[in-house]
Amino acid sequence: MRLVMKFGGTSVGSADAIRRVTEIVGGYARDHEVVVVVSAMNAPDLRTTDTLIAAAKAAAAGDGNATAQVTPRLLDLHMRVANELVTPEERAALEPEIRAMLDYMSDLSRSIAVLGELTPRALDLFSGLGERINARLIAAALRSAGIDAEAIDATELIVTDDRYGNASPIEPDTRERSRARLLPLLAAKRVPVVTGFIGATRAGVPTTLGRGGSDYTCAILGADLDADEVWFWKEVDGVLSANPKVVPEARTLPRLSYAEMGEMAYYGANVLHPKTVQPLVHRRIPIRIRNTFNPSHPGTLIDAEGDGESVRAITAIKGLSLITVGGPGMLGLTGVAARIFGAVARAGANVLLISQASSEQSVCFAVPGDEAAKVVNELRCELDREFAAHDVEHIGTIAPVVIVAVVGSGMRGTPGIAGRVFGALGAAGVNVIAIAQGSTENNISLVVSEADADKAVRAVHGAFVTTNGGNE
Ligand SMILES: Nc1ncnc2c1ncn2[C@@H]1O[C@H](COP(=O)(O)OP(=O)(O)O)[C@@H](O)[C@H]1O
Ligand SMILES: N[C@@H](CC(=O)OP(=O)(O)O)C(=O)O
Repeated sequence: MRLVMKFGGTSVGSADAIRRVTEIVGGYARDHEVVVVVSAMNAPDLRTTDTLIAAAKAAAAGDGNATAQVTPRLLDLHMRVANELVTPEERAALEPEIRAMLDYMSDLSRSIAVLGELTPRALDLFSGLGERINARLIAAALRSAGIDAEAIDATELIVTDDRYGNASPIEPDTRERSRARLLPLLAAKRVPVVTGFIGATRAGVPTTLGRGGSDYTCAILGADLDADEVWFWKEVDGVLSANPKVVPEARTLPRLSYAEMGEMAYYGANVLHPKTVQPLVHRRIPIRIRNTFNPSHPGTLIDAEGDGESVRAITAIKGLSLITVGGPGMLGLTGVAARIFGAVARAGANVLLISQASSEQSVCFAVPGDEAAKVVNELRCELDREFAAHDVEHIGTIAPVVIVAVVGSGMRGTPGIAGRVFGALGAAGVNVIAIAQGSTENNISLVVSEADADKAVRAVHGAFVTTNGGNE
């Protein structure tokens, strides 16, 4: 079997975690072709990517020594693991490599401080460094455990556009490059250890795929290498019926369809990056989510069929603003919706939910909180005439709000789901500000105030998901 598997930041967050990774990879590499994708280390006291980004921003704010405090900590974090898991010979080669990467970061930060400006392109050089260091460390740890492994920067494999900070892969270039570079290694029974999160433009300038993008890297490589399965090793027993940090009794969902997983990821179940399912769907490659710290647990299988249960999971997207546009003259005002969303598009905002009262007197929609002010400005310009004529009387913002989504393909055609959702929320004293149901009927989304978010998720979860197995 050809397996492409990714280990997230927590799964590589300590020497103990990385030892587990070497055991898991070693176990599968005996009988299978294995490609490993790794994120940057997320140690409990040092989250590498966050730290790198904060240092870059401090440099841009004029702090020429912004990296001076973090480079020794990052070196120490990685070398402590190396001291436990890497042979002295390997360590002697690894340490100068890590030092050179950190020195490069210090030089870069001094230039940024002089310029007083941090472009998205420069930020990508910083933020991807954790993956570069970690791929080398983990490849060295694997070799030290007797597994033939080679660290590879995904800048060699994943060709992207130049939307720095949120780049997209370009095909067929990525497919050609990854196959040319990785298939010979697999044929030689060597395990490639590839950096998640990063890519490079056709001209070779490093990019990143967006925060949490290592999942996406793994999916892209899984599709391009025609993997038999793609696995994501996490700190949880698969995809659960809610975020276990909010609902401790949440249970593992043994099987989901691609559509359900896509919907859950989009609506904030950040167990998987929202773009991850995309490359794997049309090749119908099965996905498994498994627990690095509990590897005997079967986790979740995601494939084309799923198992068609009704309500599967409750998710939440935080940090949003709800924008409302209303007034007596909105009734029957031709083309007003197109104009409103034209203005939103000009503001470059991403709309996560839309709801219109059937009286047509108001429209409301949710956007990320940091995009709301720009949207309101654009709307005021666009609807200037209607304001003057009192057709539109208010353009308002309610913030911070969250979208709580109830996801499950079996909801289609099942009566009474909405009633139970609202019953549970009413009993918990949660005020629902707006609602929307996708026409696929795969989800019902509700907007509630951020202060009510966790209470709302727990209430709806309690109404549908039993702790001793199946959903109702
Ligand atoms: N429905 C859900 N099922 C499982 N995990 C969830 C869900 N919603 C949110 N999460 C969170 O997603 C995280 C996924 O695991 P993690 O190991 O952090 O992933 P990675 O490091 O690969 O990004 C968990 O910490 C968990 O709290
Ligand atoms: N390290 C990157 C990419 C990533 O996907 O990380 P993780 O697998 O730990 O979510 C980030 O923090 O955004």
